[in-house]
Amino acid sequence: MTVSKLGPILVLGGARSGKSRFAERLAETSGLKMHYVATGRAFDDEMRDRIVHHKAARQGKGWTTHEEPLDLVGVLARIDARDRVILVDCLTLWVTNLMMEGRDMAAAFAALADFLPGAQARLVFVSNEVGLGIVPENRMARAFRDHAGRLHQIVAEKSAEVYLVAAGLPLKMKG
Ligand SMILES: Nc1nc2c(ncn2[C@@H]2O[C@H](COP(=O)(O)OP(=O)(O)OP(=O)(O)O)[C@@H](O)[C@H]2O)c(=O)[nH]1
Repeated sequence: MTVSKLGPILVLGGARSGKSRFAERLAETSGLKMHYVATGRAFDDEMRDRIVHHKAARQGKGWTTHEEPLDLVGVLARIDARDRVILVDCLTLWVTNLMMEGRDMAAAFAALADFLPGAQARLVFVSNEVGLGIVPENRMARAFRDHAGRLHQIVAEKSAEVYLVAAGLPLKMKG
């Protein structure tokens, strides 16, 4: 398990699959300065508790945290540097936030796709694989599933390595 010099790494998995831990280990073994971009927002007490827990788990390990729910490309461009690994956790919450704000999804995805090939930092993206169940009953959930699937294809195509994590075990799908 190494952080590739050739391009981004995409880590997909279900809820509590161990995907974030796997991605953190990739960053922690890279030898690069570690930056964490959190797209999550504390919209309720449960999420607030999770964020506190995640912050505590990163404490003292050399991480610099950036919280950015919407302007992902903006924050990536600001902190991009050769000696850094940037872990983005996670793309699906970014999709949720963009949808909630009524943003142009195709434009946001295109901006990220344009940014990736020229990035200087090692980029590691974490995202939830949400497309495996039955078709969701409500329209919003169907739209979310479709946006997430499209974004995963875009990022996977530009990535050097892609993993699917289940039960804490990574399955390498690309690279
Ligand atoms: N705002 C903010 N969010 C954070 C921070 N650290 C982690 N998060 C969010 O916490 C989310 C992950 O939390 P969980 O839901 O517990 O993890 P999970 O991805 O379901 O579980 P795993 O598959 O085990 O990784 C990520 O999407 C992050 O955006 C932080 O410092 N600030």
